[in-house]
Amino acid sequence: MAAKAATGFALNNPSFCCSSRRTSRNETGNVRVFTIIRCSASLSSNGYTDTTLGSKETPWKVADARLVLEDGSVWKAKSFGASGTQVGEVVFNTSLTGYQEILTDPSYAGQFVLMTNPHIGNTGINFADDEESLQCFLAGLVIRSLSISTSNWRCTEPLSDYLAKRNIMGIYDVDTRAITRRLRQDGSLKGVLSTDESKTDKELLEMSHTWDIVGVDLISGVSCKAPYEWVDKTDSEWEFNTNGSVGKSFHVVAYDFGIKHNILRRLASTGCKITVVPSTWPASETLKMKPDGVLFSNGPGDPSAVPYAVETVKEIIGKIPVFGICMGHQLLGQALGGKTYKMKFGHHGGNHPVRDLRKNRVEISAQNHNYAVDPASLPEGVEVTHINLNDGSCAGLAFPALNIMSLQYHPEASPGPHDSDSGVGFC
Ligand SMILES: NC(=O)CC[C@H](N)C(=O)O
Repeated sequence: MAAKAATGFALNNPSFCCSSRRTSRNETGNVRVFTIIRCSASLSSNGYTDTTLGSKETPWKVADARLVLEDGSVWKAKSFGASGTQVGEVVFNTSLTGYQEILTDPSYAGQFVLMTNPHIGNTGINFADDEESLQCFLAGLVIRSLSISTSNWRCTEPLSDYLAKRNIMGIYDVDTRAITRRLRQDGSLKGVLSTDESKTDKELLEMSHTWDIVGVDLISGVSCKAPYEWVDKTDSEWEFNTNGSVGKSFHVVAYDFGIKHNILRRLASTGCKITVVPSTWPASETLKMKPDGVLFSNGPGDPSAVPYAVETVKEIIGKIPVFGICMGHQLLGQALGGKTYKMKFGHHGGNHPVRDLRKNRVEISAQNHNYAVDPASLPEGVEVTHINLNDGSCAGLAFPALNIMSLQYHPEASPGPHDSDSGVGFC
């Protein structure tokens, strides 16, 4: 969470919760007073009933959802959020905090995000402060344990209510560790999540086999439809970079392939004037605006499935300084003549070590990608500036002759550590 404080353990939001004071006597006979704070909305959404609140409902929710993976495994689970049947690709995310930013990262379109952190939902949702886009585009959320209470001073609603309103399916009580091990061993897997008891496991399995995410243009479903100006900066309460603005106000045109708001906030905080344009915005129109720089944003799916975006990048590079993040980095790699490939299970989390080869410095970074640029495919003159220290894959590129730089990971880090905020143009 670059723009905000960690929201892990804070005070309760009184508008959503009820509390009761209890007394008890400990072993030494002293009277203790303690307060039980429970969020009733969260309780009902979870299927739990707290008898202290006076209800007589069945206390435990039984499995009412299934995740069927393409390898034929069936994972019984309990549903929260929306119900229905949804197909997607399962990816695991190792972030400890920031599930709301992950839910609203458009790059997760078509994917089920499985959180390896077992305890999710305890801080609820901080609408709209922590939103990374206007919508949730992911296919669904898979977690081990859904917090039975929501406790945070910034909370506006419980996670389950938020997902239900946005028609996003969630499942909990899933052995997320076992699925993660399977994904690490066998590579990414497609799957179907369903609360529909009329569908057999075999039918769901067939659905997972007939659906594909490779070769599909997912950018067009998440990009804005018309250009707009962005002015919001990082809230002064959360600003951590005291270097402030760079003095001159640069005009940046940002291609929205699924852009996260914190990229725009961090740019605005340095004093940039920003025009966000749709993914199909013609390069000629961008060049007419005479910007100081062009940003190619993050975005979902296969970079090989969007040749029109690669063409736009090709028309702009060499004429204006450019910077790419994640999908933008992959499109730049292709525009320079390189190739992208699908990784075994990708990188998703807030704890990926990256080496900046030019500064010989290690950054702990936020990442979310399933594809990477093959450095061997790049033409002479293109420099690999960063590598991922977990697997040695390409994490950054530069082509100084054409004023190009790009990162495979997320320097805006929302959620995530701030190590990469400076040094790549965000200071
Ligand atoms: N965050 C992103 O831009 C993701 C890039 C691309 N969709 C991938 O999965 O590799």
